[in-house]
Amino acid sequence: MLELKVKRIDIEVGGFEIILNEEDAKELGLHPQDRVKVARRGLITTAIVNISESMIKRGEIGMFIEISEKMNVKNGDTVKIAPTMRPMSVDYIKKKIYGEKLTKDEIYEIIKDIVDDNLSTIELASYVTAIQIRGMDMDETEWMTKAMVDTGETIDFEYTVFDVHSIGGVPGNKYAPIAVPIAAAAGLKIPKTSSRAISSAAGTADLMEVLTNVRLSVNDIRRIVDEVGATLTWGGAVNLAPADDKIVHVEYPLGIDPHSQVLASVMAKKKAVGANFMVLDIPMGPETKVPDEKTARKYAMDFIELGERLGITLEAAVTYGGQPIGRAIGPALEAREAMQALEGRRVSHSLIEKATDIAGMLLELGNIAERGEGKDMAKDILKSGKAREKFLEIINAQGSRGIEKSEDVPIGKYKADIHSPEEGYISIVSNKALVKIARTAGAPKDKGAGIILNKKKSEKTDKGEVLYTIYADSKAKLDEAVKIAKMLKPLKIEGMLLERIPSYKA
Ligand SMILES: O=P(O)(O)OC[C@H]1O[C@H](OP(=O)(O)O)[C@H](O)[C@@H]1O
Ligand SMILES: O=c1cc[nH]c(=O)[nH]1
Repeated sequence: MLELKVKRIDIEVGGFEIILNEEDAKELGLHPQDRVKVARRGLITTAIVNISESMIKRGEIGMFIEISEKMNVKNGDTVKIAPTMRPMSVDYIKKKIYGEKLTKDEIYEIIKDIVDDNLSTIELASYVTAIQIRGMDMDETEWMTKAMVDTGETIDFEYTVFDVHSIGGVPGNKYAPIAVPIAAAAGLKIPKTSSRAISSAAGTADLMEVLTNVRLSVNDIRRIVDEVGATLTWGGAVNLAPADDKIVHVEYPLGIDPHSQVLASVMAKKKAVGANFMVLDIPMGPETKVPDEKTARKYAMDFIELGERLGITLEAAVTYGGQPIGRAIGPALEAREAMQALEGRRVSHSLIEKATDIAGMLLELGNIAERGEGKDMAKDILKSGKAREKFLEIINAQGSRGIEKSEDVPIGKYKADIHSPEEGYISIVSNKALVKIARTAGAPKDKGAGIILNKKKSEKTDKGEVLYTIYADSKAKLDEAVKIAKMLKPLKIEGMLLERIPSYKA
């Protein structure tokens, strides 16, 4: 064991990493990417080694933000380090890379090492990539889901619990802040947790964070569901299926979401809150995770089967995802649009129809509405203002940010309009290009960043009319987003010249 003095490094690296002076590293026989145990006052964490000749002096240890926070150290504190072995789960990840089926114990070991932060970002990314390419069968998926639940806390409610989740993949998918309060206003209990953005520019947790505190404890979730009927929180803040957020963390930069990981991620969150019944949204269409009906059916049947294995009755809703839901993309803009819908303002048809379809299915599952009558009941609850009231109760119970109406939502202070180069009808709206532009503008981390679509598919535009507006919290990111927008042209107009390719001579 070597005792070293802490030098905090104010950089987030997305995992537990340290820097050693090369002489200290040599003394312990360590090389870059090796692993050490770092110990201080009974707290022991595994970290990945980086080596420096001059940045870190002999006797010092450079500690990046994540490990500094976990070990609760400040500059000058001392920690002890010792080399440690690579965990067995790295071999199991390799087994999946070679296309072999994993056992229940091997999967449990991988998930446990993810939760205990024993895997480096490279190993974790390899795991996600291996499942994306090799896939998992239903047994492996069930074991993975159960391992994700068993390595965290769970909540037992004394009543029947309902839940709803989307596999995501379509921009602007703000159905949850509308559907959940509708169902809760009708008396259903919904402890909804969400992930942050994976492939989109705003996950439900990102947009809810604009309006309220989404970092609740298990006890807070239990109390708020008891008192007001529902929560809309971030799963990563609470120890419910804690592996999920760590996996999402590497999926986000890769922009990938493997089929069996989607199943396990969604269902582990539902099982951890003790859901008995749930509705699953499967957005389908070009440039989503589900390009066609065949894939949608496969998702639906796999989710229903996994639900059965876990004791959750699940109904799937295949919804249209070929262009954004509503007109807003990005955390604050989506939060504002969801509130506008709850306030009964005129918002896009696609948003109201989707949210009330899903809420209606929940009402039918809960026997509050007769089969086939749920959607009308959901629309009535929305129109009556009861869903808005319920939503305000939820966000105030979670922790008010002083936002009571849509006008209060702070959006990006820099904006740029993108104009139509000609007259015509919008023939293509590219989900992927819009997400890329919104992410370049800063979403989801910069909450005010995103896009408002002035035009959607089949709508007419005049030459020079605003097609969409890009918002950002910083001028530099706005300029970058405008550059990308001009290159990607996310909205195509019928008859528009798509690209001009010059001859070699030009
Ligand atoms: O679209 P992308 O970013 O891939 O998917 C991530 C989103 O999908 C799920 O939706 P919800 O919580 O049911 O709304 C997740 O919780 C997250 O909000
Ligand atoms: O919660 C979710 C939604 C989509 N994909 C995931 O991996 N998790």
